[in-house]
Amino acid sequence: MSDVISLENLTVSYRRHPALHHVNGAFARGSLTAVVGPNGAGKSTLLKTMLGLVRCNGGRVVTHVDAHRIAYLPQQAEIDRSFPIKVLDCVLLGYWQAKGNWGGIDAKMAERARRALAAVGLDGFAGRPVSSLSVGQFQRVLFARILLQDAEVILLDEPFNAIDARTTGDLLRIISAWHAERRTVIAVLHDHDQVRRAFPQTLLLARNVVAWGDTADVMCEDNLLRARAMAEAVDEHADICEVSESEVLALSRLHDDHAGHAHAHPHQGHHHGAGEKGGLQ
Ligand SMILES: Nc1ncnc2c1ncn2[C@@H]1O[C@H](COP(=O)(O)OP(=O)(O)OP(=O)(O)O)[C@@H](O)[C@H]1O
Repeated sequence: MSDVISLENLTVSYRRHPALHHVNGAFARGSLTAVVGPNGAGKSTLLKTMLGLVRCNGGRVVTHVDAHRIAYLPQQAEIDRSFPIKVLDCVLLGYWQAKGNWGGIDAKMAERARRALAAVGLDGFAGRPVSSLSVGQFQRVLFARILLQDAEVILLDEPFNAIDARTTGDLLRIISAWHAERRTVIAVLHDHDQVRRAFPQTLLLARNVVAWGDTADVMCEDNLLRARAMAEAVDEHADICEVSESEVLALSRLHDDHAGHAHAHPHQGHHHGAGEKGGLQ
């Protein structure tokens, strides 16, 4: 199976504090991967770096897909929805990324947007202002928008945060359908049971890759304990490539066990790396 996004020795820092540290590995085309790890493990940073929204300090991201074929769902907390926009127009923004302009929305596109709304259970919501929606309804709108984007790669940052069980179930079915259509889906998640049930692949992060591979292998108690220990060992004042003694200990234990989980590959494709800034600002 070919890779769609590769991470090569990726290091990302905020004000010289590393959030991702020498991360290596690749997402296979058509894979369905959960990204898990403790708070502050670098999960959101990883998605933003893959999009080119955050700059790499070392290494690079290589994407074998056009930037406009990557859809991104940020955490709801990062979205301002006080903007006076109707549900249908919000869904139609899905075309904007694909088509690159605001013009040319025809009746066929509007009809597709209405069908996408129906598919996420929001028939009849087209004319509602987005500010009037519940958190769960708004998340359905954002999924409808992705449906319209026809993306090859879909990045979801905590899509079920503060979402009830019924809505989560509906949205998980949409994710499964994307997977069945051979799209690549990468989702940051915190619910380990949900990851075990619905995500075949898992990347366990704690600034470094703790484990990456089949979910059943990655989500074992031992790895989860290591991730927690590594997160607790992080020295918030460490400089870009400095590793604290406790991290060295945790890393040396990891090294032998997980060399085989992440797989870096030679490749061709677009990349953004240290010293560059991606185009999706
Ligand atoms: N814009 C920023 N400026 C400075 N530091 C940041 C910024 N964004 C993230 N960080 C820091 O980088 C580290 C990783 O943050 P990130 O949001 O990627 O973690 P996460 O794994 O997604 O966490 P959570 O599970 O809590 O959402 C944290 O220590 C965080 O405080």
